[in-house]
Amino acid sequence: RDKSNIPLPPAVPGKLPIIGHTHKLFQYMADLQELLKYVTDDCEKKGGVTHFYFGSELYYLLLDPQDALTAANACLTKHYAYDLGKDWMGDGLIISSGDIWKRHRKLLTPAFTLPVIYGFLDVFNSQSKNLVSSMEPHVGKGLFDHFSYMKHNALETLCVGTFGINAIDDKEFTDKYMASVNEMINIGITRVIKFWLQNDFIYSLSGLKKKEEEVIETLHAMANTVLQNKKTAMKNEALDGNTEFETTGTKYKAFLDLLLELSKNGVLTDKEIREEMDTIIAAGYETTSNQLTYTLLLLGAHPEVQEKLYRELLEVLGPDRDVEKDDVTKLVYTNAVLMESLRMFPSVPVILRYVDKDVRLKNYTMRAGSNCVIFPLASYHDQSWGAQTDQFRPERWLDGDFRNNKEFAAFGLGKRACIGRTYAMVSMKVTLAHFLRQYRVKADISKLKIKYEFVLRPESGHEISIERRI
Ligand code: HEM
Repeated sequence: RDKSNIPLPPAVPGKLPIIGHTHKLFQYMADLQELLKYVTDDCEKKGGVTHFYFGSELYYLLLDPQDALTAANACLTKHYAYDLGKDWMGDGLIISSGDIWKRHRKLLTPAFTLPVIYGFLDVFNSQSKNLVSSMEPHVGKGLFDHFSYMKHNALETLCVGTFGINAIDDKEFTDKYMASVNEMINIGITRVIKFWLQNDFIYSLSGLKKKEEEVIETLHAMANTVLQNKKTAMKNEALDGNTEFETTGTKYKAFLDLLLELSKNGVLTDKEIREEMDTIIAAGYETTSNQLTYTLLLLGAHPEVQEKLYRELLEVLGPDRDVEKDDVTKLVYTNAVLMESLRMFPSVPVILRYVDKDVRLKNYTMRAGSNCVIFPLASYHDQSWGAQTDQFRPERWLDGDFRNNKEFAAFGLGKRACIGRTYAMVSMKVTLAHFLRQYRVKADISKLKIKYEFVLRPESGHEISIERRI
């Protein structure tokens, strides 16, 4: 237990000796919304910063937007829970801290800029059209689970965009990869809940460790094979004097091509490239597909918003044209709908950081050696973010009724904010543009149940029905 006498902010109620607030976590485990309501209501009443103990470990809960931003910039070291993904993603951006993170972030940033993402537009357009036609059998047939379609499609899009390979023709590839990612997430969750398994020795004795090794082998084998194929292809391309890749009939530079360019002078090793590929896929596919799942649910439950969005799509794109570079910034209402969906159901609902030095907030100082929690979901629960924050109203992003600023945490905050934000926003806009010009969506969001599995996953009640528009 830390011996610091720096005063603490108010405590979350319910602390017990030795276990601290751990029992509260277990009490609410099955109902994330209830847990969030419990802690955020309390934190809001107490001025936006509280503390709690997980066992003997001190945590600061930061609902106050300015304090959350201060903490996100001051605490760049990830919480130890991220280490559970280390055997899989190594020193990839999500997991790494310190100088490695700094160096990789600087190297990778150019691969995520708007001009690079615009290069993926053909992939986004063709993938969105695939998604639309894959759902065709459900037209007029009542409720169905669109989540699994979204996930497949987002993973395939990332495979094409990241690896530069046409994974669409190799369904086995995506199925196997997705099953392995799911296994990894389940193993990680089991290790968080059964905290004794975080001890490496105990873990090595458990059957789970063996399972993890098998799954990781699958994940790494795929990335390694792709990497080797790509290197060979790149050599041949260079011999031909061609620096762009022809994959799905469209010309663009995949993330992997850009990473390999960095490896030319030994800036990144093959292992580091593979770790970043695994990271980009893991960080990118469930986040965007979950967000689209929630967005369609929200639109299905709010026909007036859906009609307004449809009108914008027709105005900017007409009935069936692909989204082009100049269209992206014109889709203003589409952007507001996505931001509003991110505000209400952020795919990444919790951000955890380690506090490696004393950090001064507005009214408190966080103690070195503690941890802090930032809640992207705060802008849904906390009324200080604007009027009627529990309601889906994209207009709040357009009429200045919202603290629409750098404190909005759905893509993280400060220096370690999401590097894939532009990729995510452009790809989701393109998907909505194709989907909603083709189909009218209906849904009843009141039955939605969500669960926290590092990302915010729909558990039940997320089905939609679709009708053809044209
Ligand atoms: C709706 C979609 C997305 C959401 C809501 C989202 C959210 C976030 C958040 C909240 C963080 C910060 C996590 C933390 O500080 O602990 C983050 C980091 C990250 N995201 Fe995203 N993300 C999305 C899509 C993507 C995509 C599409 C990619 C890649 C193509 C991506 C790649 C990353 C990476 C690599 C990091 C780590 C950045 C670093 O630590 O330097 N994300 N994301």
